[in-house]
Amino acid sequence: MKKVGFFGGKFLPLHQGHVYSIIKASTMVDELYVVLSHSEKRDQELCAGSSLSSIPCHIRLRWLSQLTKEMDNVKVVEVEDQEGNDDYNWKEGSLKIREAIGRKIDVVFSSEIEYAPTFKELYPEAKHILIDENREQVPISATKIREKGVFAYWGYIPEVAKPYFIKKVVILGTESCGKSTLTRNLALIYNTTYVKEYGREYCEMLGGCDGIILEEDYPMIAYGHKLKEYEAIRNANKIVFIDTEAVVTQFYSELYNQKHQTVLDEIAQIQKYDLCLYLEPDVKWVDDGLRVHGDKKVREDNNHRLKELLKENGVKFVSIGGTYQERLEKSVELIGRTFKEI
Ligand SMILES: NC(=O)c1ccc[n+]([C@@H]2O[C@H](COP(=O)([O-])OP(=O)(O)OC[C@H]3O[C@@H](n4cnc5c(N)ncnc54)[C@H](O)[C@@H]3O)[C@@H](O)[C@H]2O)c1
Repeated sequence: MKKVGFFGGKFLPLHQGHVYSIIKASTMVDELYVVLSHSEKRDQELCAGSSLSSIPCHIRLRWLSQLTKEMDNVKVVEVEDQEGNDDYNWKEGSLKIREAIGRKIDVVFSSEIEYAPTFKELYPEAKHILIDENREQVPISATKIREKGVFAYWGYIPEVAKPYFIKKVVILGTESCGKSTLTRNLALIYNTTYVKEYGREYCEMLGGCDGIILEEDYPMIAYGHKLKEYEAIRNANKIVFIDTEAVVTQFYSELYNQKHQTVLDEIAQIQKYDLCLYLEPDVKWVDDGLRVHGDKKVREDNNHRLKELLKENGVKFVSIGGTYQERLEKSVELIGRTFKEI
């Protein structure tokens, strides 16, 4: 007979202590069920007034699934209830857990000795096995993380969960306003990753842009850019810097091909950034071989149209002008003010 066990929790948020317990438990039974217990009300209560906003259950489920995807004897299930933190009904919870597992339960894992009497009553047929009761292996708790925020305990946040918390800063603007340099410099200052403007790489690959770029190139630029963002976010250290996004791609589609594309609007609608820095074109225009809009009036018109497009898409941005030095200082100051916890 196969030995079946489960490890339950709220995973609000998932941390390395949970990871250790899940892995250890998986070596002690033939089949391990990781049970995510969630309740909108309880999760909101636990996070209220803390440094962590409540995390949707599907995100926590995604982390657990990703974490255990190569553990053949581990299955992730979820059970929902409507209770708050103080009136959680363990008995009803156990019935739901039994139903979700659908097998005889031989072992209940946890790291809490206080759960022993409850588990004895609810799962009389099962053994309660404690894993790292004193939290010596991984000295952390979800309560501590909620108190001080994930960035205070970044080393305890599993790689599968980190992307959810990464702060995304996008740098916007028209040609030759210092975006790529500022993006790279900020990434170096904050010791993290960044995303180059993929549209630029794409045009370099074409050998130019004006007159040869096709309508169908733009969605590829926008998707290609998103894939690069995804990569950079996966490898980022708390914050990531991104040079341009889908609204800027729309702007170029209008500029070079006189075409407003619905697909780019749709991409713009699903992207979410935590801070948008807009660089004004008040630094010298530099001809880099790809740029064609250096005339003062054209620069002003383009700047006006890009801002209009951003507003049409509901993008809120902070405008930054002045010398290169002032742009860097203002950006660093804004980032510090916006993300105090980093
Ligand atoms: N009704 C039931 O029968 C039943 C059974 C088990 C769990 N649950 C649900 O799960 C919750 C219990 O878990 P929790 O509130 O402790 O959730 P949690 O997400 O904080 O922790 C989940 C588990 O990880 C263990 N853990 C935490 N930090 C650890 C560390 N540093 N090292 C090793 N292990 C660590 C905890 O002891 C717990 O067993 C309950 O509130 C309930 O919602 C219900």
